[in-house]
Amino acid sequence: MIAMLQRNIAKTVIRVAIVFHSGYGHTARQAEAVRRGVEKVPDVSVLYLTSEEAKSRLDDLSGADAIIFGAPTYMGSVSAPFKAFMETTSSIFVSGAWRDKIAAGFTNSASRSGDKLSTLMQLAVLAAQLGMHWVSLGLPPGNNLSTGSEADLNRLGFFLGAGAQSNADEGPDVAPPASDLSTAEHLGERVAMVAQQMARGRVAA
Ligand SMILES: Cc1cc2nc3c(=O)[nH]c(=O)nc-3n(C[C@H](O)[C@H](O)[C@H](O)COP(=O)(O)O)c2cc1C
Repeated sequence: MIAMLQRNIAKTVIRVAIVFHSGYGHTARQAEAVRRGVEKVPDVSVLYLTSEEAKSRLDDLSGADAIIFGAPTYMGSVSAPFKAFMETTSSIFVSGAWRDKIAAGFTNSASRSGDKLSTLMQLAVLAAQLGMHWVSLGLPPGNNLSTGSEADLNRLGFFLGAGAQSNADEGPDVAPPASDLSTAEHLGERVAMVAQQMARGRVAA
């Protein structure tokens, strides 16, 4: 019996979805980094969707263990196309289909602050309205010591999710910088691990 349980726990494959919008490609770089982080964890499959695609894939998303939301910050808020996706989830609000899934979020904008926290808060509130469990970034703030630098992980000092900053005059080929992409990668890995722990706990319970 215990051996069978251990086999089932070991076999549990976790599904992690990433739903994001990117108008000009910068947030897409961040989303790709989140994906790389998720893929570092064994026995995990990834569903990678733009917010436009996700609007017609709500059933597929209902099969995920975790959903990581990402949007650029436009006018201190999630971008309008991502908000359109958010509003399609009102049917999920009614059905409760995403209740107890893991959730997390990321955002990118031109300024170091740029009011990105407002976007992360919107993503966390979306998750809460859908009854999901929000996973924080789980990194100490970087670049806040005299010995710190822009190369630090979490150089922008967010806690709620992953932040990235892309200079307004640089294309997605060079922005956001490597430190922000590593921060995003960390978030993806953390979410996949938490989702795995949660799923294995359910099998064992
Ligand atoms: C309509 C619009 C509004 C923006 N508002 C903000 C903002 O509030 N804060 C900020 O720091 N950058 C702002 N930006 C800059 C973008 O966040 C930045 O260029 C980002 O890298 C774009 O990501 P994307 O290429 O994934 O669309 C704005 C850009 C646009 C087009």
